[in-house]
Amino acid sequence: MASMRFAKGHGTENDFVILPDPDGELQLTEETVRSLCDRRAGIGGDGVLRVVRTNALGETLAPAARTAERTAWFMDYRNSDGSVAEMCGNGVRVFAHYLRHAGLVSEDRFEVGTRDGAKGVVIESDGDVTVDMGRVERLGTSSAKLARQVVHGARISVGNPHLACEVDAPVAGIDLTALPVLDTEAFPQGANVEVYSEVGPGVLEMRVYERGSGETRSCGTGIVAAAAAATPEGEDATWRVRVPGGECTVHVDASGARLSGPAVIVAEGETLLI
Ligand SMILES: N[C@@H](CCC[C@H](N)C(=O)O)C(=O)O
Repeated sequence: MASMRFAKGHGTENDFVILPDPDGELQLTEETVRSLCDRRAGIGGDGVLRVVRTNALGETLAPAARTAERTAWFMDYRNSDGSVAEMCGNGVRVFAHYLRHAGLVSEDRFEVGTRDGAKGVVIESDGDVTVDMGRVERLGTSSAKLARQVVHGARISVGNPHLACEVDAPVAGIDLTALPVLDTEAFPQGANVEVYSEVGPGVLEMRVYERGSGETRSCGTGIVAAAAAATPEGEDATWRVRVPGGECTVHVDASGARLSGPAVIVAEGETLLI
């Protein structure tokens, strides 16, 4: 059996198995991702971040990722079910922190390649990581059937698809145990579903059911989608968004959104699951 170095990290408890593969030698299958993310038989995680030099990528970058060509490092993100997603907001923040932690980058400001293009990151003096998420597209409205209720909200693209739904009850009471049923015409590739409520001036509470990972304790792109949905179109706003795993801050304006919050590495070791 082969083995490989790994690290484990999280951003507001959205947790990832990090696989350093600078030369792009690893053939990462869906099955391997599922094994690594398994919380009982594996390392456990909401997803995998493969750390690969952009110029070592074997795959052709999708058109949306073209601006990633100028970056040194590419975040190859996978959901815990093995599926590929365009973007992961907490993942980028943890990825940036890992690059610094591993000595692969020495600057405080740099760009990370993703399938949604290059994302500018800043390592703040207090250790938090801010990512410029780029454009946030508002695409109208839709609804989702949850385990016990139907919720209505805003279709938002943050590179990946979201349905951000304001609810008028505490989000802690919403049943997110079942896969949300979506309008497949509105969301042909599926979507992440957020429920949020405004609990004070500039403060949201949010929970999320992630495409490909189920309910997670935080989702960076979901936090941005909820903040954008809560911001009247054409206005600027800064939101603190509380999730089960902690709190992030989002600034939304005409140019897009910036997401800030903690990023932590909790373990490093060698896995035999590769
Ligand atoms: N947890 C991530 C989002 C990961 C991708 C998502 N599940 C999808 O399939 O679009 C985040 O922090 O943004």
